[in-house]
Amino acid sequence: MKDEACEGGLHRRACNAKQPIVRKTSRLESSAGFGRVGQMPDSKLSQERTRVGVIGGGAWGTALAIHCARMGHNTQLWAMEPEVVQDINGPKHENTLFLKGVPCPHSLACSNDMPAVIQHAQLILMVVPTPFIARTIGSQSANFRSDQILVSCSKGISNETLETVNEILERVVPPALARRLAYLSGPSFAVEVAREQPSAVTIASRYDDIAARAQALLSTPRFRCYRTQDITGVELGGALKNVLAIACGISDGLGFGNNGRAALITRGLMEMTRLAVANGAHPLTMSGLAGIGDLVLTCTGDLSRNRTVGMRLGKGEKLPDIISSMRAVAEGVLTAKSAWKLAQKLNVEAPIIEGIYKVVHEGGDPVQIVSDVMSRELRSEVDPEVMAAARL
Ligand SMILES: NC(=O)c1ccc[n+]([C@@H]2O[C@H](COP(=O)([O-])OP(=O)(O)OC[C@H]3O[C@@H](n4cnc5c(N)ncnc54)[C@H](O)[C@@H]3O)[C@@H](O)[C@H]2O)c1
Ligand SMILES: O=P(O)(O)OC[C@H](O)CO
Repeated sequence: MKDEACEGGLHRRACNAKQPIVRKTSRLESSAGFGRVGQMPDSKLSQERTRVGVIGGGAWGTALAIHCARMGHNTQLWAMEPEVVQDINGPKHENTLFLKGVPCPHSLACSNDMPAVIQHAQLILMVVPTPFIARTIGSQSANFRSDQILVSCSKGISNETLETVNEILERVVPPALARRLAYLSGPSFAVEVAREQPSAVTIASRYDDIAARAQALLSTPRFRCYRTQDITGVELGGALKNVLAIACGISDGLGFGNNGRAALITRGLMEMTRLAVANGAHPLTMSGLAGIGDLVLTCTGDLSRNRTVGMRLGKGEKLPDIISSMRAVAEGVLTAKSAWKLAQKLNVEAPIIEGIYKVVHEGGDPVQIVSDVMSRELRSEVDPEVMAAARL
């Protein structure tokens, strides 16, 4: 296989050894001891099982692959790193690089043969960090079929084009697949989903039948999926909350306290809503799982990588040192730049996002920025634009 994702030279080792897909007998047992999902006697959820391909072997891709394999879907996971493939297919059945401590079902097969994983699947979950999506998915056009559904589970906005993930995918997938795209977002730390702790997410698609199909195939009594047609709201909610999680982390790192965090979450939500509404989203989506749900989780949860980056910045560490110490991707770092550019392009007031952009990308002093944001001209709490959109 010629792996386009390797061409930038970022992970050359990944191009070397292609490993065969090995599928073992499904065990279907729960890792958290909640019992066998999909077999609850009173469940109103679909029992239909299909072939799933997960593209991206980071924490979230692995957690979703574990979830799908545990449901009984015939699941294959594409990982770029050969060590992830070896780890998951090996005796420990664990992704120690990105999701340490959570064993995978033995039925989950991992491979670095992306065309094979895509061709295997009826349902494809795309879980590649935003900066790599266009190149990774764009290189696979010949391997997609028009009967597949592709669900993006990534959260971000391109630095170069300011496209949300749906806009990137609509541009790079074959036209027949563009009609069959959906977007999964909401409060969902990978490790909690992998451990079968209860979570709820939302799935957006322009076409309700596509969202409903993905919803039916992915829902369990421990992982409840809602659906919506507001793709813009879901995509911007998921991307922008990462920037605000960095803000809350900085505030906590500086020791600013609970009042400050609550103010950041609330006024941050207003900035998310303004930007989303200016892009055509419904403001109520920001009151949902992909809006306030994920915002609260990421701004307060210690498991958040974005909040952790903020905490470390607030404690005085330098961004390059923080990034180089992390294997995981904190999407909010790059999204801070995209979000601020987008706000300027749409002429939307976004002082917190601007402040985070300045701290993260221009070395701004967070204490000074807090003071600047708090000293702006006094104003009413809700914008007329948001009020008008809420009445529609
Ligand atoms: N981790 C979570 O709890 C979580 C939950 C919901 C959504 N997400 C989103 O899912 C997406 C993926 O995050 P993650 O947590 O699974 O990843 P991760 O941060 O755990 O791992 C990094 C991933 O990036 C991949 N990568 C690095 N360089 C690459 C390249 N050149 N080409 C292709 N892939 C490359 C790695 O292979 C790995 O899969 C992100 O958009 C993230 O915001 C994460
Ligand atoms: O760890 P984070 O900050 O990337 O957040 C992970 C998920 O997006 C939470 O829903």
